[in-house]
Amino acid sequence: MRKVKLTKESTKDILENLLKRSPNNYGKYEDAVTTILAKVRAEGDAALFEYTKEFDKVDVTKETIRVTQEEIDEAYKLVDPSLIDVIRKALVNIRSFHEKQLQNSWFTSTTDGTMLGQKVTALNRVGVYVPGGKAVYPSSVLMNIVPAKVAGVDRIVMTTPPGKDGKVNPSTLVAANEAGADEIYKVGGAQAIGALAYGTESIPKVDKIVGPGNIFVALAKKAVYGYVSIDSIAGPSEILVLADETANPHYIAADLLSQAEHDEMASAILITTSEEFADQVDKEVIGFVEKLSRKAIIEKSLENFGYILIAEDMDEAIEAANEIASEHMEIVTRNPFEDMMKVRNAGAIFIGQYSSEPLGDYFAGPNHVLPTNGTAKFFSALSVDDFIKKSSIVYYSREALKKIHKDIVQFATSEQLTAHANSIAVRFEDEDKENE
Ligand SMILES: NC(=O)c1ccc[n+]([C@@H]2O[C@H](COP(=O)([O-])OP(=O)(O)OC[C@H]3O[C@@H](n4cnc5c(N)ncnc54)[C@H](O)[C@@H]3O)[C@@H](O)[C@H]2O)c1
Ligand SMILES: N[C@H](CO)Cc1c[nH]c[nH+]1
Ligand SMILES: [Zn+2]
Repeated sequence: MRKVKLTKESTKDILENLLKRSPNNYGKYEDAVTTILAKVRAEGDAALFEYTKEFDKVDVTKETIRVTQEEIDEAYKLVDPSLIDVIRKALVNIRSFHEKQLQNSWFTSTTDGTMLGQKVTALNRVGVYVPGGKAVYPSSVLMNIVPAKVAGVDRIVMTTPPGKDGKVNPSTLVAANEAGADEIYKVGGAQAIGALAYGTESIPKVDKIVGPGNIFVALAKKAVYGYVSIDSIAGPSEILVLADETANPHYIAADLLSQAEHDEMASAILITTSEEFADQVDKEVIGFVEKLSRKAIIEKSLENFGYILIAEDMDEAIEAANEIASEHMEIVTRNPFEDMMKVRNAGAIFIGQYSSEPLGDYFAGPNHVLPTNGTAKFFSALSVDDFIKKSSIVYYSREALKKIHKDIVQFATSEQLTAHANSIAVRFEDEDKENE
């Protein structure tokens, strides 16, 4: 990991380097994605079968593209029962966290002859993309489906690439079934996003597509945005640890590597006020890397996007952390709750030495689909809010409208929108004429 003294200049350089990881810098794949989307739109299922053969080396047909109940039953036999128990325990936590996010419709009182309100309605059909290229993510299945389910979405359509044997990974299927997916299709990549956005003979068009994926998935989501809604463009994972000399360097090193192992483009950053602590963490990182199975990926991500930053004091450290706006932030300092109150930008904040980031990835309850690439400055975690929409409700009695109708007529006339003015005026034209 690169050890750097924190200054305004070094923070700027680091931010520039981190931005190289943004899906916005992968224009070179845009043409390929545009071609895939256009073909899926024009040819439907036939294009899905062709691309699945080309990219996933699997033959799917009209008969096999949808996961059957038998395949789900078979998956339950293949997954370790104790893992099924863990998935169920995680589900309880994730569900109860998201239930607290539910919003109610509201309506004002009607004493003055008016009633205003906001009606909350769940989305009708949602598409959940579950990545399955290089690794499998049953935890992401739970994180994407549970908030949709809690919101009350009618139909949850999941897609995921098939493995080399033409089947969906069994633990992904178990997680999907436990969380409440209504239907599951064996298709991945940009072609899956096209199918969910436009609909094909087999796959229904949805209103919104959520879920992380590789660069082809990210660019396809970006391209269909507006035609359907999307959650966000999730980039490679990030962790930023804010720690002082009271933290345990062995633990902090382990936490940094937990996200570095996701991707060669993942970032792992330590900001600390103690140079001695920084060296201890660096040493621990080197010790750990040798023993971890994804050593090659970790080494690459640390080489490119791994930093140990030395700050003068905690305020300077927090200021830099706010600039970086990391997806995950751990605060392991003398006064972590006090420091947390000064943090403005982070997707999720983990406090104290026993709240290591993977606790949030799998189990605690908050969603692990989080804003990356500095977008925590304006985006939030995936939540129930992503699966609802709000309709405004307006009711005025005749008396209530009569009291203010002239104001509206004047306002509309000032915009030279006489049809608007007329639609109000016609309701009172006889009285208004009499009163002239
Ligand atoms: N932010 C989160 O919550 C979160 C959670 C889990 C995973 N992720 C990320 O999601 C990503 C998953 O990527 P993945 O590749 O493992 O799975 P994926 O399912 O996103 O991608 C696999 C698909 O990509 C398509 N593809 C592969 N090569 C292609 C090519 N040359 N041209 C066109 N299409 C091609 C194939 O159709 C294949 O089905 C990783 O970056 C991982 O870090 C993020
Ligand atoms: N940390 C990832 C999001 O950045 C989510 C994940 C899934 N499985 C393990 N981790
Ligand atoms: Zn993770």
